[in-house]
Amino acid sequence: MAPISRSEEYDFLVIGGGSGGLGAARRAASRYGQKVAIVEKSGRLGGTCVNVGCVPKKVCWNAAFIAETIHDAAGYGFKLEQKEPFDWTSFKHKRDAYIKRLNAIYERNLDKDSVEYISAHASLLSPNEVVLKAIDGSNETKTIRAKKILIATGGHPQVPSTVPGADLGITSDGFFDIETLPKRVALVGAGYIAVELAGIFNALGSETHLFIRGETVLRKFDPMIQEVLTNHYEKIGIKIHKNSKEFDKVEGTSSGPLLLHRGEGELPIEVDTLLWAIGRKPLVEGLGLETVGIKTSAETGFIQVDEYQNTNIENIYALGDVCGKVELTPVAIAAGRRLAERLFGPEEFSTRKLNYDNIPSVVFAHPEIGTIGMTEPEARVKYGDNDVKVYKTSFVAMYYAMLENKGPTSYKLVCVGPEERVVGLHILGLGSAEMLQGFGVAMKMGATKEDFDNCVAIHPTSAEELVTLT
Ligand SMILES: Cc1cc2nc3c(=O)[nH]c(=O)nc-3n(C[C@H](O)[C@H](O)[C@H](O)COP(=O)(O)OP(=O)(O)OC[C@H]3O[C@@H](n4cnc5c(N)ncnc54)[C@H](O)[C@@H]3O)c2cc1C
Ligand SMILES: NC(=O)C1=CN([C@@H]2O[C@H](COP(=O)(O)OP(=O)(O)OC[C@H]3O[C@@H](n4cnc5c(N)ncnc54)[C@H](OP(=O)(O)O)[C@@H]3O)[C@@H](O)[C@H]2O)C=CC1
Ligand SMILES: N[C@@H](CCC(=O)N[C@@H](CSSC[C@H](NC(=O)CC[C@H](N)C(=O)O)C(=O)NCC(=O)O)C(=O)NCC(=O)O)C(=O)O
Repeated sequence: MAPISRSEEYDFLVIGGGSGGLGAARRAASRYGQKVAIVEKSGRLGGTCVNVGCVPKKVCWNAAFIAETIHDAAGYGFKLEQKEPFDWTSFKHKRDAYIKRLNAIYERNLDKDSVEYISAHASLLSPNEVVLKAIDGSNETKTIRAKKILIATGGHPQVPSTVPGADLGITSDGFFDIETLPKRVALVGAGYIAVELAGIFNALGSETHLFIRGETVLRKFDPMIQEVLTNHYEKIGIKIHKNSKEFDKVEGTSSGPLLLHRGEGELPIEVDTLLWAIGRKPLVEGLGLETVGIKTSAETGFIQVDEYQNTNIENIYALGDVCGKVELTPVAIAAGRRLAERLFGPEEFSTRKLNYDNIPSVVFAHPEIGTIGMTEPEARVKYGDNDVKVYKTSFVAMYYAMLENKGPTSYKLVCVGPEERVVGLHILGLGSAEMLQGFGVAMKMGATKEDFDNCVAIHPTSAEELVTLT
């Protein structure tokens, strides 16, 4: 790691050492021999996904899954006695150590691919110049030049500015700093993060309150997913406060307890931790976008790009969460790799770009949710009721055969036209996360209901229900 850059000029300078930036930088250097540098301001590589996102979240989801399995074990005749409560503190430290190992692996990967890692804050000075400011406290600055520049600076979680005391709460970033499992926790939001973290807290034993603005969680998902998950979360003990208005104020200290004041006629609720999960904003402060005139959306602040990840300024590109199109790690990586191929690859790659249609996505809820393509209402609007045929099923997965408390499993296929092309697939149930990828391939290939049915079922699995729907 160089404290500030080794050279004055690069072929490709990437701002942001997260999923998208790493994907683009490594491909440009390792496949096409470009002189590449990546600038990261946080002092650790991997970005949101590795440090405060997918990776530590999935480790927590695994812990929650094990807690549920231990609970279910009695149904299968195991007499497990938990002598001590779940040790969040040592789990957290072990998880942190894993992330540190990944940070180091990513540094070595850059080295192997001959990408220079610059640990600094970057801001644009002109279409080909970037000012680097060291983050080691020295205040050293240096201006470097690059033929092409990629902005992959990601995003950050929002905290409402209109609620007095909102700063006493944390966000998903703060979730990963929690040293002891809170006894009582409140989450505000109804999207991926609220649903995932509420499920983790609840499974590990916290009294969990979820404040949502509507009647259901995941309102952008198919109605089947919204209804089944909301009902199930209530059934497993998550206290969902529906149609919630903004809190009047939050009182207390950041170490808790906190009082959530909810307006006239409603008693305040006391919790130990409050977590905002109400969406993310682009990380563009201090990036110099105005200096070079890069266009952003007036409403959201996301950087505007065309389908090739071009900004309005020649030779400056942007991708990943800072563009806000589909905020997922594999999307940022895929866009980054394709951009590197287009810019530096052979002539036949000159039109390479990421196709944003039919991107599969999973919510690591309890149980998991997988979704790809259109929801049923979206398909009905686009194709008309007469052209849409929906196949769905709800059943008790065999895992629950020996258990008194059965979890839900619900699947839906949305098909269109006489050939019944599958344009939407929505699944909720154990194993959905691992099931979705293969079905995603089929949908990308334009599979029809008949293609699904032509594939012989694998028995006994939950997935077989998707190829035997009537
Ligand atoms: C709690 C949580 C869970 C998630 N779980 C999943 C999941 O399970 N699956 C999934 O696909 N996605 C998940 N995501 C989303 C995923 O993490 C992001 O979509 C992905 O990390 C975006 O990659 P990126 O490269 O655009 O940005 P980031 O990964 O955020 O990287 C941007 C980097 O740029 C750096 N940077 C910013 N400004 C500057 C500057 N001026 N100079 C230098 N460096 C700068 C930042 O420090 C950061 O390291 C999750 C997100 C969160 C918050
Ligand atoms: N498994 C995965 O792949 C994961 C992916 N991610 C990515 O990160 C992104 C950000 O996650 P997240 O922060 O959950 O954002 P989301 O956009 O998924 O959800 C935020 C939700 O919060 C609610 N909301 C918005 N403003 C307010 C408000 N002022 N008060 C109360 N509720 C509000 C909205 O729901 P409503 O309109 O119903 O009120 C909104 O849908 C996701 O969109 C996803 O792309 C994150 C985690 C996991
Ligand atoms: N998918 C498997 C493997 C997990 C995995 O990829 N582990 C990563 C952990 S961080 S996960 C961080 C995330 N990686 C990925 O999303 C995996 C990328 C997939 N293998 C691919 O090549 O597209 C990312 O942001 N990547 C950007 C980049 O590398 O360019 C790892 O150990 N990596 C060590 C190594 O790479 O040597 C799983 O979920 O168990």
